[in-house]
Amino acid sequence: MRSSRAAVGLLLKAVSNKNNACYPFYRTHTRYLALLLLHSSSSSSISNGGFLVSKRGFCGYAAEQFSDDEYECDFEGQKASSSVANIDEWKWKMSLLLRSEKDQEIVSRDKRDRRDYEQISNLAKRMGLYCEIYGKVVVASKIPLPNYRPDLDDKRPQREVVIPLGLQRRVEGLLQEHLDRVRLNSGKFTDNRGDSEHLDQLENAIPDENADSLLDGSVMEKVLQRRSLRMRNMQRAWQESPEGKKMLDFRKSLPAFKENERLLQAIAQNQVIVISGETGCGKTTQLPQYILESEIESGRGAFCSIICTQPRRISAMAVAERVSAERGEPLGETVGYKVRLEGMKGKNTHLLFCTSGILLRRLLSDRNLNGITHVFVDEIHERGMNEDFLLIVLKDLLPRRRDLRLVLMSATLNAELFSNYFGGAPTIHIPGFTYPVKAHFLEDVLEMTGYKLTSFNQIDDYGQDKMWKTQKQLVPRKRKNQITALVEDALNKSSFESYSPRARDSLSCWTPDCIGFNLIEAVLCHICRKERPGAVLVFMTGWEDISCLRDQLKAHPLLGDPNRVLLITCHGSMATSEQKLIFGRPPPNVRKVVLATNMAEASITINDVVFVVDCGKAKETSYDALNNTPCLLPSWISQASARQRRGRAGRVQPGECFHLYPRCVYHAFAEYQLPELLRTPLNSLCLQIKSLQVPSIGEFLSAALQPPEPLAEISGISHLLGIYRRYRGRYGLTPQYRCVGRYFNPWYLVKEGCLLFISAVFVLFSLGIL
Ligand SMILES: Nc1ncnc2c1ncn2[C@@H]1O[C@H](COP(=O)(O)OP(=O)(O)OP(=O)(O)O)[C@@H](O)[C@H]1O
Repeated sequence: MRSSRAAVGLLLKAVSNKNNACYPFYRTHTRYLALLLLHSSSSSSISNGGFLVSKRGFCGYAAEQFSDDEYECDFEGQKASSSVANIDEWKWKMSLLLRSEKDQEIVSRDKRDRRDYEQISNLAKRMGLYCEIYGKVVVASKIPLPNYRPDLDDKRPQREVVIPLGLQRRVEGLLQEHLDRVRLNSGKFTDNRGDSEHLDQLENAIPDENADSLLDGSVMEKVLQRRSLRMRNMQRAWQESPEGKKMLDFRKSLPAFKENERLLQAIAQNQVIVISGETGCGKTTQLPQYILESEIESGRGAFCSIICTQPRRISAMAVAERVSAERGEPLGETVGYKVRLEGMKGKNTHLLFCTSGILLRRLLSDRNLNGITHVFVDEIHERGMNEDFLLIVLKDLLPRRRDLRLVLMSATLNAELFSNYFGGAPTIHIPGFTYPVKAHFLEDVLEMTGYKLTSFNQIDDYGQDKMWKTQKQLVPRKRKNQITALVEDALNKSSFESYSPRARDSLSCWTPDCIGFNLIEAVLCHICRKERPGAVLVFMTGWEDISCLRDQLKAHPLLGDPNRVLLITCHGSMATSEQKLIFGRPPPNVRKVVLATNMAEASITINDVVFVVDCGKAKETSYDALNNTPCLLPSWISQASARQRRGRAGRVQPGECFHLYPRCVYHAFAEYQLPELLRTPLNSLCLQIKSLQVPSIGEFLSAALQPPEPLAEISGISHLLGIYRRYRGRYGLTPQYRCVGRYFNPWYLVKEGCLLFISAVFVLFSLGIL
């Protein structure tokens, strides 16, 4: 073997000697000999410069030495002779190819012309081979050859091909499905029953939260892949069922559907995105669902986890219920909800609706939101304390979780403000309404109903128990807040010329400080008598107003008749089961009237509501400087809130909204409500910030969307310090140790002992034992 290799070496050297006199002939035949030796020594398929090298090693050397290019360079003027000279070599190579079991083709990159090719091609045909020329590369093959070989095309254009996201996801989905099938058929899961059953057991036994930590990576991956496959099959089965198709048709009619592709693409490409769209266009129920569906379709369903926050419990529950119905699943399966002390979610829940507070609490314990892929913050315009706090924490989290996607949504948000806060995040607007809503302002309402306002019939009756409250309305306010002054200004400037003298008289008597129970009663009567069927949603400020108005309406001959009107109340302090009554259908020919606070203002759909009555006020937390405490007082709502209220109609059918204040007053409203962070004491927030173990409360708050005044921070901190000192003064202990430490305090023990003794005596006495 060694000797034959040496011989090959020598022969090759000879070939490369250009000074040889009879070079062409000599070279061809010497090479022929070398190839024969080479073949016998390495028993590999033949390769020569430019020809296919199917086995490396010695052949590699041969390939380097046998360059026909070199030959061509030296004899450029003698190409015709080259074709004749090469044909024997080709004959020999082709016969070797035919004999070789492993090799399939010969590739020659020598610069050949057509005549060479024709000769080689004829030779190949005679020998039972196929031959093709690609540019100047000649290929002889045992199998038929295509017209074009990209692997042999040096000039192949390197263009970037942009595939639409939808198509890409579909292809990914199909590929994943194919891979899953192959995997299942290859026996990894099904044939190997032990393995499959083991995975089943694991999947069932381990709760989702602990799965990552309990299973090793590869097993977890398999479990999740199986779950993803199952999710996709279920989703497809639902979408192909008659009910699923019907639901899909409805969903396609929503304005959000037209933007589906654009939204998915934007969310995939940006870490933060701000979305606005009219009320009812499908932000809350559709956008998180689009993500879920597209992830499931591409076989990643079990790997995705979406959280969508809602400002209120009732909306989190109602939206979760609706989305699970749209997916044809029971609540708590893929779609669930979690609110304080209540929840419906399981280990297969991948879309969770929760209150902002719940997400904040999770962030306190899991600062990286491990396992969460998308966070939607809905109704961001409300700017409650929790929402603003959430934004600070999420903004801080984003650089640590590059894969996390954050979507901010609202019908009435200041998109630019939020976009700037997140470093110029893209904003998308979803145009179009689901159904139109006609807005009537006070002047139109007075004209329509013919109701006459006087200074007496506007006084709201709070009953015998709250006589002081009724009387308070008779005393004009000494101090006017900014919005009241603006409202009065707007009223003074308006002339209402196009309205009847009766309506103008009424408007001149209108008292902005009252809610207007009697006016609401008149509007409800008008709706019940003259308008088409449909439920009415009345926005009030708080429980006192709601209960007093309910009592008043119950005493009315029409509105109090249970055979004609079903009166339902809804307030934040009510039990969830009672709150949910607002979604129920009334008996036939009975009109449902819901009296609610602003808790029914955003995100919820009461699907039979056609009319909305808006009193224009809501209770909002503000600061009582005298007592240094937060307090809830009724005040004018913002334009954003008014639009949200109006948007509760027109979701399932066209609607009408009766705003019980003039249009000019609406224009005097603030565009957005002042953020809670700027209008309430920061005591509890400071405490919450401390629990995040941030070094400085001031620094943390300065990162807010609209940071509060430093004075408010100082006041909050000093308030907390005051409480701390009081505890320490009383028990001589720091508050952390107070719970345990008080049992070592003699004064505390004596006091508690006395109290216990007195209570025991009292109980025994009342039982007649003493
Ligand atoms: N419970 C329900 N019953 C019937 N239809 C519903 C229900 N919930 C939602 N819908 C339909 O889905 C549409 C979209 O609702 P969704 O709550 O997603 O809108 P939105 O854009 O988030 O509105 P908003 O800004 O008011 O929260 C509604 O207009 C309505 O047609």
